[in-house]
Amino acid sequence: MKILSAEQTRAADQATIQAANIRSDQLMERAATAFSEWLINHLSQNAASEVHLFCGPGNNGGDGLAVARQLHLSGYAVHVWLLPAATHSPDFIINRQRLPTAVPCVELVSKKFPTLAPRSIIVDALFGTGLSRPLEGLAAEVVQHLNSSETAVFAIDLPSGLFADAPQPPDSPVVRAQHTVGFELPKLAYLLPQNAQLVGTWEVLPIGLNKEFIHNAPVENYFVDTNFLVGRLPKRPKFAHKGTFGHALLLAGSFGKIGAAVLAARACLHGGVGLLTVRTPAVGYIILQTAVPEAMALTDPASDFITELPDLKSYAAVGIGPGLGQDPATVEVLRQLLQQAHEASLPLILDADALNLLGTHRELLDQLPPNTLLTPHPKEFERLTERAHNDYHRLELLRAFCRRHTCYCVLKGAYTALGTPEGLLYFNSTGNPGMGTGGSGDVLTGLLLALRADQRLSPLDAALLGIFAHGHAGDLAAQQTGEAGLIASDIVRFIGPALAGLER
Ligand SMILES: NC(=O)C1=CN([C@@H]2O[C@H](COP(=O)(O)OP(=O)(O)OC[C@H]3O[C@@H](n4cnc5c(N)ncnc54)[C@H](OP(=O)(O)O)[C@@H]3O)[C@@H](O)[C@H]2O)[C@@H](O)CC1
Ligand SMILES: [K+]
Repeated sequence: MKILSAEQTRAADQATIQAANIRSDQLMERAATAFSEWLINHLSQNAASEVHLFCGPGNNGGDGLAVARQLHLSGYAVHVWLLPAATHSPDFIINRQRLPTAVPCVELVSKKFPTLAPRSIIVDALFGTGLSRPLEGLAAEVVQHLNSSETAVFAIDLPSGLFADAPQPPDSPVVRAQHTVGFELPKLAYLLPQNAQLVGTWEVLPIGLNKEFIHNAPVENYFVDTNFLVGRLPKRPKFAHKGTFGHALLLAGSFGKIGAAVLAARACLHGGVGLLTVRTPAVGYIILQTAVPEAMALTDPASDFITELPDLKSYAAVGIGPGLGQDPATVEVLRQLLQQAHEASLPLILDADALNLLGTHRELLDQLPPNTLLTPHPKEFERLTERAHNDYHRLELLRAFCRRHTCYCVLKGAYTALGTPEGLLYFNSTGNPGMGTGGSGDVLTGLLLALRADQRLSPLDAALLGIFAHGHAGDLAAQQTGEAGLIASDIVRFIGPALAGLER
């Protein structure tokens, strides 16, 4: 799915009205109906005494008024609270007039806000995508009042006070919603850790926005769900042999961290690689041969760290990093790898200590072969770039980094973001908090290595599929283990089913 800017969302609104030959209040009615149906379904599972709708002066408030009417007609006890304003949008006015007189509708007055019973619920329809500045004055007081009540808040489109696609000044008032219901497409604001406590859980409901407009809208951000990946993972051909899926080389492990090599190797094999050779220091030989008999072991002459780069000519892709350690000899291995992979146009994946080594030897960044895939978590990313002021700034750093180094970079987190050499960002939709566990990143590296070795996949598709399947495998595993009980080996076990679900 594309992620539109606030401005593009307004344009999509207009395009829909024109193409479908409907009035804007009819589109608002669609949005309100979608929200009301969702809320009624929610209320049927959670008895609430009454619904308080807080409505602002624009179309977000108009949505709220239409929802109030619909809930009233469905037999719910509703109260409408209006934020006073000098002007109102035309569709607000239409829906104000349509509100049945039986619905109590009162203008908010400073310091005389309603008492909200914990068992009632609040619908936040103060401001949506039209927010033009941080809230202050009465609007800010109302937000504080809502946030200090113990009543659950359901936001229409955005928690009021939150910009759809830009950061807030610190401490500006924003509604803290339990759940946010948007329309058609997700907003960038939903996906950032700094907004998690404000947006709550979220979903988007279809309202028939014009498909052609969305198709043609130029965007920089995408949300990757199952539909987005349809057709990207080809079925394995009947007459395939292990050469078809590539021979991968994994450089991983050091004394005390051979487990990282084992996890990455298992993930690579379950990811469908044809052949896998693993380079570990000598100390890893027996562990690897025992734990992962499917992989070939090519041990380093040194006992505890990798000190020599093997000959690269048989490999389709190389991954380096899990449990690698940061020995000076290993830096040289990385340096040679970058150089030789560049000359041979060999796909590379860099993770964990390989990234930390890049961070301490930044001159190596300029030697990254084009289309190299890096998989840092935010701290590792900071070592490669600079400290971000906020999540939006971090995303801009990611865009700039990928453009500058012509690379793909996976910024790991709740909605893992993949940056591309073109400066586009793809946000992943799968995964769960249980995956924040040791070895989870090693599994991702192994899986991505398998997909990069598969000659049929573009670098972009390999990365998108790998990130999605990793999260999905974690979700499948968590159904059995629970989130707390999830360990990295559980993710490995479900890579196969996760990939099978994506096959064309
Ligand atoms: N596009 C879609 O797909 C669909 C959109 N729909 C709905 O429309 C919503 C967007 O509506 P919208 O554009 O009217 O903006 P909205 O958020 O109601 O606020 C604008 C008003 O607030 C005011 N205002 C702004 N900032 C302020 C501040 N800090 N403090 C005080 N006032 C402030 C601003 O006035 P001004 O900035 O001119 O002073 C103006 O009066 C969207 O979120 C969704 O719910 C659906 O109905 C149909 C499908
Ligand atoms: K809102």
